[in-house]
Amino acid sequence: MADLLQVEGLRAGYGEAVVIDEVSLSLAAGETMALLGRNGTGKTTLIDTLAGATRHHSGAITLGGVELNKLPAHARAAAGIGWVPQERNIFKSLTVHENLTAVARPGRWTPREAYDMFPRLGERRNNLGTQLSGGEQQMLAIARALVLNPRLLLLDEPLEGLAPIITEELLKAIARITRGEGLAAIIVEQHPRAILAISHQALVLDHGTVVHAGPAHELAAAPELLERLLGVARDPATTGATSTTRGAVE
Ligand SMILES: Nc1ncnc2c1ncn2[C@@H]1O[C@H](COP(=O)(O)OP(=O)(O)OP(=O)(O)O)[C@@H](O)[C@H]1O
Repeated sequence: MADLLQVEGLRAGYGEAVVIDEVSLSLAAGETMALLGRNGTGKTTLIDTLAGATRHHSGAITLGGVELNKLPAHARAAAGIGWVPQERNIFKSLTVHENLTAVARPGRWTPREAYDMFPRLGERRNNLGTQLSGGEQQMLAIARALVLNPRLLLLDEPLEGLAPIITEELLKAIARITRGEGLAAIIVEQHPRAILAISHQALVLDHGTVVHAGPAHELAAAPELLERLLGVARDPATTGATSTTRGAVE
């Protein structure tokens, strides 16, 4: 099967500055990739580059055979990129339901399906974005990407700053959307264990280049390598979450 996403020799950044340097990767339909690295190594820049929000210098990005390099962000969304940036782009002055109906496109994911995935959003459907907790805003940001019916979901630190109980709930939903529903995804996380547990592939960046690429389960089972690459052999913040989502992997 041809890969859904192919990235070859990608160089990108901000203005003249090159942050992502010669990055290549590929992802099949239904696969999840954990995109890891220490602070400031280029993870967000790579995600934003796939979404069309940085300066593309050279290299190729192809999604389902369509070249994305020259397309602006809105055209990439139409081509199948569902982008959930770190800052959770939601319309705070609209209700939850309006946020979803404003962007929904025909397909498997409707606002109703999104409420099934995130029951809290269904309960809050008439609340404004400003009235949502951080976790609910993150759920809405993911739901907004889902109702676009993308072929590839890009999640940038979806668990950042959330309470442990919400982290658990979100992780389970993300595992259902990716492993369960077979939606291809690239997920950036600072605390990698929980994300490695639901991913097929792991890609580690340092100074904007790929320093490790391989099966997620192999990296998860190699604490010394994890420590060397990320400094996180022990990751107590997500230990509980890992145990509850492990079932999704096996
Ligand atoms: N808008 C910008 N303009 C110029 N340089 C930027 C911009 N955003 C990020 N950078 C630089 O690009 C490099 C990579 O940053 P990036 O945010 O992609 O890393 P990251 O791995 O996602 O970091 P973190 O884990 O802290 O979110 C850093 O050196 C950063 O200073």
